[in-house]
Amino acid sequence: MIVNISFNIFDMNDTDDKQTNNKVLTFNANKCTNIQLTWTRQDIIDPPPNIPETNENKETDDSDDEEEDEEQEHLDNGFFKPTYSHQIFKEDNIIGYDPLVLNIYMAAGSLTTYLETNYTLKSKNITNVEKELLNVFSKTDAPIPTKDQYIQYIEEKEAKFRPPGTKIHEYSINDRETGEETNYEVYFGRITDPGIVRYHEKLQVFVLWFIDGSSFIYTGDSNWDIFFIFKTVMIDGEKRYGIVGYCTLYNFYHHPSATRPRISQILILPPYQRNGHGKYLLNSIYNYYKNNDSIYGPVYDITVEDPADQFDSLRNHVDLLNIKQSGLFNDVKMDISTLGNSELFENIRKQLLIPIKQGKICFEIFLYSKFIGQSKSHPDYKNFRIHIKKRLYKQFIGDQKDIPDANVGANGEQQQLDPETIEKNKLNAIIELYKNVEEDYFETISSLQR
Ligand SMILES: CC(=O)SCCNC(=O)CCNC(=O)[C@H](O)C(C)(C)COP(=O)(O)OP(=O)(O)OC[C@H]1O[C@@H](n2cnc3c(N)ncnc32)[C@H](O)[C@@H]1OP(=O)(O)O
Repeated sequence: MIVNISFNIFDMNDTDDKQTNNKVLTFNANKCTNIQLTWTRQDIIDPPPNIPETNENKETDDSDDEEEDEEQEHLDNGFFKPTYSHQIFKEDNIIGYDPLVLNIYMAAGSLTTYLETNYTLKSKNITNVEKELLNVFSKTDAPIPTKDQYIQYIEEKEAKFRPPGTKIHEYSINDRETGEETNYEVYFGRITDPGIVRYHEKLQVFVLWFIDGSSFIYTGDSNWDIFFIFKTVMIDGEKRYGIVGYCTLYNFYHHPSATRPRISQILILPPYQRNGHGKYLLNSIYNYYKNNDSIYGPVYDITVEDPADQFDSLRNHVDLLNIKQSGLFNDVKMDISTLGNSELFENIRKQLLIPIKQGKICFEIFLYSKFIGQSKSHPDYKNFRIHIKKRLYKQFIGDQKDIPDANVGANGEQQQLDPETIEKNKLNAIIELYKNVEEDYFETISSLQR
């Protein structure tokens, strides 16, 4: 199968964003980008299914309403769209003449690429789509110049692709939609392995599309480790591999002779999300470092750099499940005083590599499960709420004299607030944050019961 990323520049931004000036139009790159995971020549649908025949069709068909937008985000035939394009195209915009089409094809395993476009650079005022894209694609394995050569590559060479690194785990899961059992393999590699660097150079473009504020890691630094998941399928009697997701970690030194790997980027490609792969990837990482020393010696714990909310949810789910299964929460006192039990959290860190702070979050979630459906006046529940609110206050407000935007009125105007109002605003902010915490904890508890 081939990963086919298709930019359909016919698929313009909302009418408001459209600037019609000598037929120069502004397109939202996220909306006009279609990504498809394909494995064989047959998967390359020409043109991709949602490309309208002409730009006029699209313009008059102003049913590019929300329903259609949603459809665009979940296309058939393995097509999907990026969440972010601003690191490739300024402000997510592609400015171009009508008509413009760009499809990007990447082989599912090797990530060999072909950029297909009818784009013509007629003026320096329009986006040089190909140039912007070439900036973020591999220089070592630059995109193949013609579609025929690309198809030939898929037919003759893709089957020979083997994942880089060392296989450390395999698992099977039933696809949520088809119910079909599929096999997956997890690979590990160090950045000092040239095969890992070369493969990562092709893969890294995905973090720009799917992780907000991400940037390429500096692979000249030897402290990076990478874990990959590959799907395996039999095609024409041969075992074939397709990338599902990956995670980069940086190994920090921890005094006196330990390593502290920090998760930098973790991504499961959209067609595979919410199918348990994130869970398998994170557990493979934990298991690997439990059983293998890293650069500076045994692994102390595994931390995370700037986690996104989605990742926090995954991590809370995985960590709480692991702690429960380890039995370390058996017989603990079910009130917030347990958070002061440093031996408990130290054991969680040692056995499961979960940092102390994260172990405590897991206990908060575990404790919260006791309060679901309880009266708000239950003393333990009340103490729990006070504890979380204090933690949030310290975390988000701390010693700050003011909360962000406290001096900004409802209409954005600057206003002088008296200390009492500022304090009230701070408390309101904490109440809102607390509500989010309860919601997140509830979600984690529910997901563990499914
Ligand atoms: C440090 C960083 O890199 S932060 C950036 C993290 N990466 C991203 O945001 C990129 C886009 N997202 C992704 O790549 C993926 O969705 C990930 C890595 C966040 C999660 O991987 P997935 O394979 O989708 O998660 P998986 O199916 O294993 O989920 C296991 C459990 O984690 C929780 N979870 C995972 N994703 C989410 C989510 N988006 N929202 C809420 N809960 C979630 C759920 O409890 C889920 O169980 P459930 O599906 O039965 O409810």
